[in-house]
Amino acid sequence: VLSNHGKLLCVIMKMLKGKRVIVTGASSGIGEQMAYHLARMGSHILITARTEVKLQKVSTQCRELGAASIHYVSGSMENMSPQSCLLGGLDMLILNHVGSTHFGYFKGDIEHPRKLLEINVLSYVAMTVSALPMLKESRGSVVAVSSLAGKVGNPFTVPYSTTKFALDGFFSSLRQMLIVENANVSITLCVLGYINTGKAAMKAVSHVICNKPAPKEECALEIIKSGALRQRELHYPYISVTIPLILRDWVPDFLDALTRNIMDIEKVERT
Ligand SMILES: NC(=O)C1=CN([C@@H]2O[C@H](COP(=O)(O)OP(=O)(O)OC[C@H]3O[C@@H](n4cnc5c(N)ncnc54)[C@H](OP(=O)(O)O)[C@@H]3O)[C@@H](O)[C@H]2O)C=CC1
Ligand SMILES: C[C@]12CC(=O)[C@H]3[C@@H](CCC4=CC(=O)CC[C@@]43C)[C@@H]1CC[C@@H]2C(=O)CO
Repeated sequence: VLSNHGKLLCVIMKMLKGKRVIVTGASSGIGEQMAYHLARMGSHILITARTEVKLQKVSTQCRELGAASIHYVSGSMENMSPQSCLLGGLDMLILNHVGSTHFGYFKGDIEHPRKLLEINVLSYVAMTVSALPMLKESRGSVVAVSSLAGKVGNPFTVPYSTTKFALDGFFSSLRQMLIVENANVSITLCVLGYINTGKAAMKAVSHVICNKPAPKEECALEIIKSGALRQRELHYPYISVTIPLILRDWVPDFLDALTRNIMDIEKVERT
């Protein structure tokens, strides 16, 4: 007898079987896990990243897991032509890639935020603009992966938070524009807490972060579910993301307490 969770998963699998899905930033981390879940669901998948050898490995694994088809486009997003990713038709666009960032005090280097805006924001805008005609035709979905740091200021990810806040501005406004246009394309903003991707970026900060990171596999499945169910936002892990968002506007000095609660700030290098 299937649990309610199991029944929902069956419904999601049927919704995504045969659907055409793009996942950016899928050579590792959360994006790689999303590709594997979509493969198990029998989707037609296109994945992007810079490292071709990693994309080839992920593609092989997706084929073995049952993808209806799997293609990849390798290249850096800040200068990739979106058209190269858009084959015949699209049902879901999952924008997940992220430029590497420094976790620590922002020293005023303008070039880093400038480059990060290109990778984390403008390429999301360009991909969305190019995909919209196909998504309007298929009544599809856009899923943009953000962070708690894109809703609540984080003292050690200033340039990164700047880009993630920008995603909220763009996709929240685009969602309202599509509603006014009666265009049946859903926009889901995924607000993620700390996720265990096992990457160097995570390891570099694990000694500073007090809370336990959530599993990337479950995170990836929740992102896909939220897109398939056309949710406006996903908060994952639910408690550690939703509580700060509620308290942020109601409790004075909450942000300072949050920073000190989830991070051991004395351990953040000041150099
Ligand atoms: N991990 C966490 O704790 C959290 C993650 N998130 C968000 O989740 C998403 C995935 O993060 P995560 O899995 O941890 O990240 P990873 O660093 O594990 O993966 C990032 C992906 O993006 C690709 N990428 C990096 N730079 C570029 C570029 N310039 N052009 C194209 N592709 C690029 C990488 O592949 P390659 O290097 O081969 O190009 C890789 O596939 C991001 O949007 C991140 O902001 C949000 C909150 C918390
Ligand atoms: C920046 C990065 C991804 C994040 O958003 C987290 C950050 C570590 C501290 C955090 C704790 C949270 O509860 C919210 C998320 C976040 C700000 C991560 C360090 C490296 C991660 C990265 O570069 C993207 O993978």
